Amino acid sequence: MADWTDCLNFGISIAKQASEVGVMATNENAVKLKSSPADLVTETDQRVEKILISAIRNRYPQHRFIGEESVAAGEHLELTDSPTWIIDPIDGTVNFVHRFPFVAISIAFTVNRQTQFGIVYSCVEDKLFYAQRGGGAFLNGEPLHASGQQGDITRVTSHMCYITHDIMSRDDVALSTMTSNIRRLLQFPVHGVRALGTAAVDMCQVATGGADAYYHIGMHCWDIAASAIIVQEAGGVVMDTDGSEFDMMSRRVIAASSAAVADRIAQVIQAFPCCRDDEDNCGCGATGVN
Ligand SMILES: O=P(O)(O)O[C@H]1[C@H](O)[C@@H](O)[C@@H](O)[C@@H](O)[C@@H]1O
Ligand SMILES: [Mg+2]
Ligand SMILES: [Mg+2]
Repeated sequence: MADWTDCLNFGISIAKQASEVGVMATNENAVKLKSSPADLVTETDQRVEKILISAIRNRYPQHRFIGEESVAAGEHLELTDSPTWIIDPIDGTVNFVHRFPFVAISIAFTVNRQTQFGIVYSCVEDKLFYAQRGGGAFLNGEPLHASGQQGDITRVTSHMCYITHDIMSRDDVALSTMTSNIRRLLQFPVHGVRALGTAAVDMCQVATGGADAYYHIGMHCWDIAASAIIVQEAGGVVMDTDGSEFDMMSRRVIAASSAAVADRIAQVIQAFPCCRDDEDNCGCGATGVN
């Protein structure tokens, strides 16, 4: 079996170097909107992605890329069997613009469409989450473990602290679906609901055991591809919101401490329609989540 450790170590080193650009950036007046008033991009997002991709391409010229801002600029999104780097240069751009201190660089690496490693570097906190397939998950070098296999699901869900995400779309269908999902989960009842505003770091909280579950509808592959393997390698479970196998292109995910918790959440949350990441012109613009 091929060993991608050199790629992992290189990915970690360039994530840390590139984060200097983001943390030092000051010119955030150049903020543009993408798919909704909450979906922002800055010149720093674009600069960090260019730095990451050129460094990787220089070392691994045969590798392919799926970068959030390259796709936003019109590059075709296609996941093939080739070694592929899936990059979110700044996950939490709204936080970045508002100086809310949770901003991450997220890098996943796939071969034959299977994720080999994931890196989430929470720049302001200086927290490096990473995992390699079959090698466990780590935070700043310390092993990570999800909150464990739970027995009585009713006890768990009433004691669960789960983490969700900000609602990116401002479309009525998406808003009413997401708010009723949160209401149903609160009625379990759970201990609490949290959202840090970066999908990657939010999802990594399940790997640390700090949250028992996370779900998201409408995000993109680059938001969660890295944190998905980090949760799995920490002993957690990742699946689609309908309970089926996780598919990073579906734009739906549940991450949880155990299959019992994930299944319980899948029973109560509903999805709103949104295009798959790898689907061209699916025409579901009605939900405002494109
Ligand atoms: O800041 P981004 O890279 O745009 O990621 C967003 C994501 O697009 C959105 O769906 C939410 O998950 C946010 O928490 C992310 O930061
Ligand atoms: Mg993102
Ligand atoms: Mg981003």
